Amino acid sequence: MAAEAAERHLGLLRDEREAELAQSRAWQESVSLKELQRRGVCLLKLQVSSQRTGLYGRLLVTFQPRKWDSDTELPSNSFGPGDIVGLYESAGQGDPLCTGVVTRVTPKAVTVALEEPRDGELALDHERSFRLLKLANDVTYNRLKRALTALKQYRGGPASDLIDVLFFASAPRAFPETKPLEFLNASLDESQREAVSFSLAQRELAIIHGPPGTGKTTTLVEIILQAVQQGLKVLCCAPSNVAVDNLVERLAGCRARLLRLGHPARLLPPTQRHCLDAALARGDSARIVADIRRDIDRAWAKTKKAQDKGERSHFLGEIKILRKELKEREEAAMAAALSQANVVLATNTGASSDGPLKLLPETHFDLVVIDECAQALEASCWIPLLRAPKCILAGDHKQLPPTIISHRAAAAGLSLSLMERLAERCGERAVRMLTLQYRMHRHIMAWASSELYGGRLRAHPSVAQHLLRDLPGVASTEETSTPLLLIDTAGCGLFELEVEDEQSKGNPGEVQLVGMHVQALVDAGVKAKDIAVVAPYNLQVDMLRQHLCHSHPELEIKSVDGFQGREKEAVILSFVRSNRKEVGFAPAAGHVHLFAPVTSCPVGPFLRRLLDHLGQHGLVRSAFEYLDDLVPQNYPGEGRAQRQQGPKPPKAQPAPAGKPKATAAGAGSQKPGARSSPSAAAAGREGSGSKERGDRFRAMLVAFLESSEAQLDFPASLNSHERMLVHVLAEEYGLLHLSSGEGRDRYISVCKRLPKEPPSLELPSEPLPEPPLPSEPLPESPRCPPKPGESSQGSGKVDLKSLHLERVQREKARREEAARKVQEPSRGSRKKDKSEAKGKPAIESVAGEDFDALISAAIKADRTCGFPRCKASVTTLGQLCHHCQRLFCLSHHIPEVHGCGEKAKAQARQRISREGLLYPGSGSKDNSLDPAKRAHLQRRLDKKLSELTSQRKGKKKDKEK
Ligand SMILES: Nc1ncnc2c1ncn2[C@@H]1O[C@H](COP(=O)(O)OP(=O)(O)OP(=O)(O)O)[C@@H](O)[C@H]1O
Ligand SMILES: [Zn+2]
Ligand SMILES: [Zn+2]
Repeated sequence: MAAEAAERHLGLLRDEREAELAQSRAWQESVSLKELQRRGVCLLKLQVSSQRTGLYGRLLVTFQPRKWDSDTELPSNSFGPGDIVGLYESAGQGDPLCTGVVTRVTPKAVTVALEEPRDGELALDHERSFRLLKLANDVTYNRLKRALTALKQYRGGPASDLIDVLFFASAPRAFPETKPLEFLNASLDESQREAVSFSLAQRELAIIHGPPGTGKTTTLVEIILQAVQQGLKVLCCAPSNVAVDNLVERLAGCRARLLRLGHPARLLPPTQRHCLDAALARGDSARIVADIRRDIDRAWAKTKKAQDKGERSHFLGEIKILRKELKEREEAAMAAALSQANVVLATNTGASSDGPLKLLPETHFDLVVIDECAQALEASCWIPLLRAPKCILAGDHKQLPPTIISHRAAAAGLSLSLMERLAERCGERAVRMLTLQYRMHRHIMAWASSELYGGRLRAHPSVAQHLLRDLPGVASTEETSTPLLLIDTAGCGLFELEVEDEQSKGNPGEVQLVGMHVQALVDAGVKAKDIAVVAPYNLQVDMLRQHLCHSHPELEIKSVDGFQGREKEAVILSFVRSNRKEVGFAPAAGHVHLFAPVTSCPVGPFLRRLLDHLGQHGLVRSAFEYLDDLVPQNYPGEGRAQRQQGPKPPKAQPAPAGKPKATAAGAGSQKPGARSSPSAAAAGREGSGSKERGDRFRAMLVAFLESSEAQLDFPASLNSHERMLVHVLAEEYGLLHLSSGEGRDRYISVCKRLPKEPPSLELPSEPLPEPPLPSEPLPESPRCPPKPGESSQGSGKVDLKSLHLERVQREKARREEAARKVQEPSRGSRKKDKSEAKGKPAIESVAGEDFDALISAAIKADRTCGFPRCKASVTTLGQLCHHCQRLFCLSHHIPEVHGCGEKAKAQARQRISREGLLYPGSGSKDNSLDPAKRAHLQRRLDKKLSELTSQRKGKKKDKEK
């Protein structure tokens, strides 16, 4: 049974391995080094910052970005301890100079234990420039293979009974009788106590199913300490270093002797003293070992100064002997340290028998504990499992399973974790679930509970109602008064920076918005260290870091993979697009704020249900509200500021008649003041309630357009979802839409652009009146970086102003276009004419009628995609092209697709040369933007934002006075 399964698993692993190798080959052949760096698997332009002899006498070399000052950080990368890397000279091609194992990664440096190079010497002087490339990791694969082979051949060792249970050859059993426990942690809840007692009473297998924040780690700590008290030797593993470290930290304060295997250099100071190196340093042989290392370093130095080959090989021989001695001494010391420990902690693969554990006898351990088991390959679990008669598996198999490259292998079962496989089959006989959670607000939890945990989760009273504003020193604002907030970035002209693949997507506009949101939270008193920003793409993570790390050094900015959700009060998700599946981890946090273009992008079913839930229990806000905040302050002649200072245009009297506010309130399905609970996923799509509401708002806007009124105010009683609908619809109709007032008094006004614009709004044909920079030659391509000396103050204002003006201009151009069509109905060969032929509402038919009717006819025509022969509706999901001013469906909105590619490129080029930044909405596709240049552009964007924020702050303070 076990043998068959092991054999089958070996086959799947082989598939996976081949897929992995094929992928890395394909990458190396077809992908530029810069792109590899963007994907996080390559680090370019490094220099050696230090080197020394470390454990096992290996050469430990630390690399930092070239020309680093203390602030230079490595680009976002996926390097981690244990990774196999190749070291290359920056200019070099072909084979690496040597290979090595990563031992430590900090934001600013990466340390590699280099294998002895073939020629026995490596000239790593500080002047040379290197790159590191992650190589397909043979070590892990070989360890997995070895474990499965051992499982296949397993006969009569300590794990025999356990293997039978794990392959269902026998049922899990309990020990006949156990004394009632005295809990060391008195505050354990009911489900935690049950899990502890049950786990200790089981003979071979116990599974603890711990949804996020239910105290899984707390429970494991109790189990481990109880086991130690019973005199058991425990091997404690997890698939990732992060998870192992977490356990070490939690166990560190307790009375168990811990020993952490793995790479000491990367451990945090509080856990460092538990690592093997520290244990060795405390041991008797420490001084001897240190002495041998000194000898080795000295011999190395001599080798370098050696005059001839003979002399050099003499010293190399000496080094070899010294290393052998070092290894023997260290092994003896390690064996002693290992057997004295009560709890040995390692990653699953770190528990391999080719590592330090080979120094222990086969029957040394009584219990194996595997945390985060649902994220581990089953094969990796077998590495520790073969070492003990009993295991306790903990994790949450409702979260994302381990990542598999080979679809075939995944489908054939490689992505099925051991925990999931067992939990389904064993049920109550082996599984205990923790059901009280201590981290999420009940509204977030309710969604997660019904979505994933059969409705079994409950929220502990201490967190059930907890909002950010309840934290000490945090003010009550809209942002701090809701557990769930969605900022819909659709339709704001925030376009992605598109690069070749999935891992590297970014949206500079969204980065700005996230920055403002973080600032708003911090302004309200939330500490930056209590906030995490998470994005699914490396590029977005990089851009967020560059943008935010200086203003908020304590803010945690992570990719989805690296994120644990642990102990953060608020998590901000910057989705860039909305079809990602990764929201699964979102409930790990107390408060979740999402940025995603939900009304313009396809939404995955998982996110869709979260959005539905949001509609009921959260707050939905359009990113337009942020733009509104920005524009008036940076362009005082426009928008809200203008209306406040200048004479107010007459208020609208929209049909059906009534007071403007009352009428607008009647448009919602709710009584004024009542906060409705619309389906948020329906933010302009499904869900009849919301569609009705949308239709009513639409009717109001059409009526308003047909009326002679200049402004329509919506009441403050609209809920956030309704407000968003209004923003989106107003945008669609080319109306100016602004939010005014604070908090609950916030309301939206919609303004028309009458044919006679105020002079300040007239746009010159060259949109921006910024004087050209005389010293700067016109760049040829959009990739050209701006000159560093260029004033960012000016461009900061200009940029936002143009964003705003663009909206105005768009509407104007659209009207002109419509008017032109009416006046020249017979001039053929335009695209619109084609569309007319296939039955779109004919604008021509209204020729001669008044101007307002014309507008509404044009609007009707605008409701289908502007692409020839496409009949898709664009009423709620359309995207406006800034070049031809037409609405397109989602498959045709990209300028390149419907024929505006050249214009888009030209405009982007112009903008970039003028403003030195990749403008959101330029729609340009740039596949080879150099990261350094990108960084430079981003830094400029940063400066702008910090100016804006300080202006904002200034405003606020002014108001408060
Ligand atoms: N019985 C309890 N009484 C009070 N607080 C508790 C209890 N159990 C857990 N907590 C608190 O809940 C939070 C989560 O606990 P813990 O880290 O053990 O959970 P977890 O399930 O391992 O979390 P993760 O989601 O990171 O896996 C911690 O802040 C912890 O202090
Ligand atoms: Zn176009
Ligand atoms: Zn279309």
